[in-house]
Amino acid sequence: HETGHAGGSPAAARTQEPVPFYGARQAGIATPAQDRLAFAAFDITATDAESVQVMLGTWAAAAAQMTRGLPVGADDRNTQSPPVDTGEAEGLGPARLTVTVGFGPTFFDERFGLSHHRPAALADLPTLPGDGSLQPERSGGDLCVQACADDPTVAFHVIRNFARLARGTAVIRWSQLGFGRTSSTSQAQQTERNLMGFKDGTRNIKSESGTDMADYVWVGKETDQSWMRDGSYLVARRIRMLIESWDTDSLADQQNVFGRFRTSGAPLTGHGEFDTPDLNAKGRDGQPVIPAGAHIRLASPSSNNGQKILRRGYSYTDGIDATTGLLDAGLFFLAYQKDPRKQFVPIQTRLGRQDNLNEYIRHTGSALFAVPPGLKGAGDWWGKSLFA
Ligand SMILES: C=CC1=C(C)c2cc3[nH]c(cc4nc(cc5[nH]c(cc1n2)c(C)c5CCC(=O)O)C(CCC(=O)O)=C4C)c(C)c3C=C
Ligand SMILES: [Fe+2]
Repeated sequence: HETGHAGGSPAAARTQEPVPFYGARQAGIATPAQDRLAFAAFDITATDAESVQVMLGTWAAAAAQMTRGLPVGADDRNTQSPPVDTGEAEGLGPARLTVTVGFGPTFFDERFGLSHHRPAALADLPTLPGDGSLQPERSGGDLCVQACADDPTVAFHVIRNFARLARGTAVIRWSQLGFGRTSSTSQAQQTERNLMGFKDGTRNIKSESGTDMADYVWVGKETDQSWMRDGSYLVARRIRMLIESWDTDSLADQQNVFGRFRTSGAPLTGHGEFDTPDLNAKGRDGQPVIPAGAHIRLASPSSNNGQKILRRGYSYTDGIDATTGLLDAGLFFLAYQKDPRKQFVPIQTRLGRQDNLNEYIRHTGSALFAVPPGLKGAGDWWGKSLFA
């Protein structure tokens, strides 16, 4: 029945069927983007591989429960010890929860004997143009957990319980809450707007396109690490928008930043949202209608060797910047791809150099993760074969 519905009311969220947790690929990538995000990067504090294995196994069992709308562990009646589940998500249902886990480059350093399993595509992201505002305390991490759901409490419940179950083995390095998915990832979803007021996700990869998913998102037989087959690579960037400054910019200027009309989302060379942008069109003044520095020109596949990425980002707001009183809000950019060296890195290099948008944004956090394939069933966990 119902597949691409964006959720909305809590009542709707409660009646949604669970998104299957087990499968060939992890849910939360091709899954039509849910309304809410709770994301965390963890650092492993344990020094032995066994503790890591136990934690990942515990997380997997907990995720299987939570994605079905069930509490973590048995609901025991022992009033003398803390409850097994923290309880805040009880009664909210599955809310289309997905839990997606990945490994950062540092997971494969000397600590756990896994360095020979590190995929070449998990090379540290190089310093890119526009990286000057990146904050180390909002970047990197040994592991990541992306919890997406149509209910914010259901998503946060995962991060809270994973942190609890990790005690003594791993700690949260940084975390991010997101709302208002900025990228539709299914044809059944309508395009939402980002905090700059523009429709975001129009030309995103849609999961119904099996060829795009195979060509640009899922790791295939080209990998040097066969355990990554059917996985993907996730780039996370916390991108602050200089909202107050943006809000004083003229509409014409804003439209030239993206190369699209704000209201309809159509390219400046078209009328409908899904019209194909004509990057060659010239105005009567001889200038390109979609400006040389327009975001959609520089990000388009035709400017990037035909490359595409699956965007799955969310808006965020973290109150105000204490020193300036300005809003700390923007886009928590998440993008899945087959190989960041061929996709995110060249695209962001071009954007970082020339994008008209750069005047209004600052990249403040960055991380890269190898997202392994899905789990087979109870008793399986992320990367289990690596420790064999
Ligand atoms: C490196 C990749 C990208 C970053 C970083 C990025 C930041 C960013 N984008 C917007 C808003 C929009 N992006 C749009 C299109 C678009 N963006 C990227 C890549 C990055 N964006 C791609 C690959 C594309 C698609 C290009 C194409 O195929 O034509 C759009 C237009 C609508 C759409 O197609 O989604 C908007 C709007 C913001 C606000 C932002 C950082 C804060
Ligand atoms: Fe973009």
